[in-house]
Amino acid sequence: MAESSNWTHLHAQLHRTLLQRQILPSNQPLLVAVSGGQDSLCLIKLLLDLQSKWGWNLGIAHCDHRWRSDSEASANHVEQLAQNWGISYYLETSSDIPKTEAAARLWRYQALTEIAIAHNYPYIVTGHTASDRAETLLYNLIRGSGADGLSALTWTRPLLDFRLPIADFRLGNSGENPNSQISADFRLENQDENSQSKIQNLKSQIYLVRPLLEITRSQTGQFCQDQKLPIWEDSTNQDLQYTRNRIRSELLPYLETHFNPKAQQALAQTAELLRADVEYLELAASDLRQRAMSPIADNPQVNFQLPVKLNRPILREAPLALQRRAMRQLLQQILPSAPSFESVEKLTSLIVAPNRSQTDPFPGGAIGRVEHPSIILDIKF
Ligand SMILES: Nc1ncnc2c1ncn2[C@@H]1O[C@H](COP(=O)(O)OP(=O)(O)OP(=O)(O)O)[C@@H](O)[C@H]1O
Repeated sequence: MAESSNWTHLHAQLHRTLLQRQILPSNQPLLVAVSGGQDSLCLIKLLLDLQSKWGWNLGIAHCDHRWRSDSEASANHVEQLAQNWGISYYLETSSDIPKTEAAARLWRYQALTEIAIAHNYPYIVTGHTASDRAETLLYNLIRGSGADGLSALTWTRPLLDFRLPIADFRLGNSGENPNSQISADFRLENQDENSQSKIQNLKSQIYLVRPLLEITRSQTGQFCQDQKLPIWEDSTNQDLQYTRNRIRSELLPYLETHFNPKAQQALAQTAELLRADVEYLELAASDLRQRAMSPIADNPQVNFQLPVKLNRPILREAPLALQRRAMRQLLQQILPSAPSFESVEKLTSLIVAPNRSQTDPFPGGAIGRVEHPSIILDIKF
C-alpha cells in the first residue's frame, strides 16, 4: 500500500512493533492518555495516522492533578487538540491535590481506569518511551532491586489486580502498588452488587499498553518538532528535587557523554531481556509453589487461605532463585502490602532452618514456623 507523504520512520517503527508484538488489536476502542507533553503527543499523532490501517476508535483522556498553576490551561489545551482531531475527550480532575509523585501516579491510573470502565475502552495506551524504561531501570537499581524492578515497564499489563480478592480475604489491603490501590478503591466505591459484578467482568478486559518502549525521548521530541505538534511544557519536569528528573537531566546525559552515547537504548534493551527472564522464573516459581503447598486438615483446599502448609523437602530441592520467588509469590497473596526483601528472606530461611524455628510476625500478623517436615504460615500458634 502506498503510504502518505506524512509517513515517517516512527510510523513504520510503531506499525512494525504492533504487528510483531500484537499488543493492540485492530478494530478496538483505544483510550489514549495524553498529558500534553512530547511523548503522549507523539503517541496520539502516530495512532491517529495509523488509525485507518488498524480500524481503531480513538479517545483522549487527560488527568488534571491540579499540581501546577497552569494545569487547567494544559487540560484545555489537550481538549482543544482532541476537538481539532474530532475525537472524544475525557477529563478527570483530582479533588485533592496529590502530595507525592507516587500518589499522583496512583490517582492517575485510577482515573484512567474509571474513564475506561465508564466508556467501554478495553485498552488504555500511554506514551512511556525507551528513555522512561532506562530511567526506571536506573531508579530501581540505585534503590536496590531484583530483576523484576529493573524490567518494570512492560509492553502491556492488565490494569486491575486479580490478586486482591485473595489478598483481601484474611488480612485486608493497604494497597501498596498501583494495581492494589485501584482495586481497593473500586471496592470501596462500588458496594452494590451490580457495580461489583460489572467491575468483575471488566477486570479481564482493561489493559494498559505502552507501544513506544523502543522509541527514545529525543525521537519523540524531534517528531513533535517535525509535525509541528504544540507541546505543553511541564515545568515540574525541570524540578531537580525529584529523583526521576535528576536521573533524566543529570545521570543519563552523564552516562551518555562519558560511557555510552546509546546508554538509553542499551539500558532499555537490558530491561527487555530481563523481562523475559523474569517471566520464565515467575512461571517456574509458581510451579514450585504449587507443588510445595499441600492441603491441611481444617483447610482441605490448596489455596492462599491461612493457615498455609509448605513442603520443605520439595522446596529444598529447588535453586535459591526459585525458592525466593515462590516465597515472595506466597507472601504477595497473604500480606496486606507488597512483601519487603526482609520478609521474603525471613520466610525463605525457614526452608533449611531447624525444627520449631519461627519468624517474628509479618506485616498483618502472620507468622512462619517449622513443623518438620513443613513450614506452617498462620496468624498465631
Ligand atoms: N496528566 C496526565 N494525563 C493523561 N495522561 C498522562 C498524564 N501524565 C502522564 N500521562 C501518561 O503517562 C505517560 C507517562 O507519564 P510520565 O509522567 O512519564 O509522562 P510525562 O513525562 O508527562 O510524558 P509526556 O511527555 O507524555 O508528558 C505519558 O506519556 C502519558 O501517556
